[in-house]
Amino acid sequence: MSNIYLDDRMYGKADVRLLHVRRETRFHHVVHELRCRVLMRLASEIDFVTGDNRDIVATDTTKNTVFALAKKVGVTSAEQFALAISKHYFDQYKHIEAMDVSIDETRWTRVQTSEQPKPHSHAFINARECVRTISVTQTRGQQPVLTSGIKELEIMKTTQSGFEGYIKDEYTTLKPTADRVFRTVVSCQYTFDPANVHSIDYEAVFQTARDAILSEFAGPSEQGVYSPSVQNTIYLAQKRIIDRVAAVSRVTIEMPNRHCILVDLSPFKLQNNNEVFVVTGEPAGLIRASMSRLGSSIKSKL
Ligand SMILES: O=c1[nH]c(=O)c2[nH]c(=O)[nH]c2[nH]1
Repeated sequence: MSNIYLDDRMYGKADVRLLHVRRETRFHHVVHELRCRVLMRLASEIDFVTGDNRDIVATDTTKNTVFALAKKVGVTSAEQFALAISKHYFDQYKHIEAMDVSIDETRWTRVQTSEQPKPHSHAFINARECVRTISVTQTRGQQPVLTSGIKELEIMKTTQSGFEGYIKDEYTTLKPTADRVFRTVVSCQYTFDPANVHSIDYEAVFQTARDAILSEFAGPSEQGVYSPSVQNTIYLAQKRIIDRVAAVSRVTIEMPNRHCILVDLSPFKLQNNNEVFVVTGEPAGLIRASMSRLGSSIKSKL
């Protein structure tokens, strides 16, 4: 009897970069730029354990399959495409047990200028604000679990944030403040109720999630809204997404706290009235929470 076992094994192709152009008319096009990762788990583990490759779908074939499927099924959204990839593998190969498809989407918006305010039909500009993320995990015979989201959304506010009332022990040097810079790079993933993953306006849900995060972070445009902690801001953003999108069962948000630390200018006989900061990349606070709708059965991957 062996005292070891494989409790996770998947393989496939990562970083398959695809640009899909849907030519609706001669000049009017719709684009999706996707970075795809397609992983599968085979029923047998002989590939790992004995080096027998007879069950392996080559990762090179997987790369080709992604491009061929883009042609065959089209790309109306990254979500639809990820679901189609997962379905294809289950249909094609009976010995595939589970699929894990994830896609990062580079968002392109149509060029608009003051001279040409109408969105351009085929010229685009990278909407660098954030990257959209899409993930489909599926076990044979079960509904796909579809999680979409946002990453690399970098935001900052220069007041209406503080942090006070925390534990002070022998190692605490942090000074409480009711007015600090709050700077972060948001990741947010929302998982759809598996019962209806196919009948959703994914773009509208993305916009709702984006707006919820930005609204809770920023507050009204004049006086903003006070954040007593990153923790509380995360909670309020999650709650807003769950309240507004009935199809979403679970929301995970992660916000690193990219500290901007007030510089001590007193050696130079200068007073720093919350004007000059040193920007620190590392270390950063890291605050993360997942919120589920009551009754939802979706479990964390962790
Ligand atoms: O919003 C915050 N939450 C914390 O848990 C924390 N810890 C810390 O040092 N600064 C902050 N800020």
